[in-house]
Amino acid sequence: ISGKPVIFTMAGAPPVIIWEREVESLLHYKELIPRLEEALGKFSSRDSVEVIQPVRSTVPLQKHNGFLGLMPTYMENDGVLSTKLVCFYNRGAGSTLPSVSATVLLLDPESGHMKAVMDGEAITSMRTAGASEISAKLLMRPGAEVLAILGTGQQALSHYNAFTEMLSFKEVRVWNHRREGAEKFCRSVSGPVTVCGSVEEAVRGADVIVTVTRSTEPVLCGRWVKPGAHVAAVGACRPDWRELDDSLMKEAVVYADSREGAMAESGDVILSGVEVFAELGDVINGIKPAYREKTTVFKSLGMGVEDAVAANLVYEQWKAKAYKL
Ligand SMILES: NC(=O)C1=CN([C@@H]2O[C@H](COP(=O)(O)OP(=O)(O)OC[C@H]3O[C@@H](n4cnc5c(N)ncnc54)[C@H](O)[C@@H]3O)[C@@H](O)[C@H]2O)C=CC1
Ligand SMILES: O=C(O)C1=NCCCC1
Repeated sequence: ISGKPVIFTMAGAPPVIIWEREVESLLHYKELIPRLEEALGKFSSRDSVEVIQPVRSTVPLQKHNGFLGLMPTYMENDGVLSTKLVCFYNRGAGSTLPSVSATVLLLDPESGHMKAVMDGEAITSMRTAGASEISAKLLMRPGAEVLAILGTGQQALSHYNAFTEMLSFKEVRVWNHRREGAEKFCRSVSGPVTVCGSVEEAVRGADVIVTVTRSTEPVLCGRWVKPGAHVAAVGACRPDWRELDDSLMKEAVVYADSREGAMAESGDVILSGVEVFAELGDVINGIKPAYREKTTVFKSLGMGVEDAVAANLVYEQWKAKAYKL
């Protein structure tokens, strides 16, 4: 027993604290994505012993142009109980503060004891990109070659990493509303990326488009999008924020991570008046078809269950590493 950190799993013991660098070193898309896929399926089964995850409660931080989101999740069969606290902001151009700041708490469901406190930024970046990668894998046309990323912040980087590691594209294009942001992004990644001067230039002929901006107005117009393309729409997570225009929303078959989440929080869904055709989990469960040949939009709002499985994976990896020492 000597040398094994049994103490960390005992009720009453202090929680382990796992900060950003360590989370990044413990989480890998190859392990994370299959867990996310399984979790999305369980969420969409609406079976309360699999997942209980209410729509995020949101508290406005009006003075700071932001919101605090509370994202509790319980997975009874898996013995996973967690909550994420996430602050997200619509920052002005001059701000150097991050747009998203988050912490994940992992609890023992039997005792309520807090097992771990983790940095939530790396978890948020990677689980969001992982969910988008799943959407692309399920909904893009076979043989997709061109990826376009709109926005060049944190989510752009995690999406670039997940998409280039797990899928194969011949060309990656990026656009940012400030060109220097796109140029900096290109210098920070290892593979070839083309900087585009306009959204239209970036998305013309693209097979997969990822929108990861802080815009509150549409940046992507349906008339520029190739029929049959897949769009992973990640920004605009408030009922009055947009990234996609009405023509794209009306043309596309719309999928979401959570139907209730999309109807409560997505300006692109609410203001365009379109129906969510299916959740990603419905496709994973074989309940709804994946219309690969049609133009598809995956509207991502982010779900607590994604944080729960990612945090649980980090904790498992952390324990495995600690036991080996
Ligand atoms: N669906 C989900 O699960 C999640 C969604 N998000 C959302 O994704 C978006 C991106 O998040 P991060 O990459 O962390 O933010 P970030 O601040 O790191 O990057 C935002 C990017 O948008 C650009 N941008 C800012 N204002 C813009 C405007 N008016 N028009 C076009 N581009 C603009 C910035 O230059 C930057 O390239 C945010 O809206 C955030 O709330 C973030 C985390 C999870
Ligand atoms: O799921 C999340 O985490 C977030 N979703 C939308 C806004 C930023 C954080």
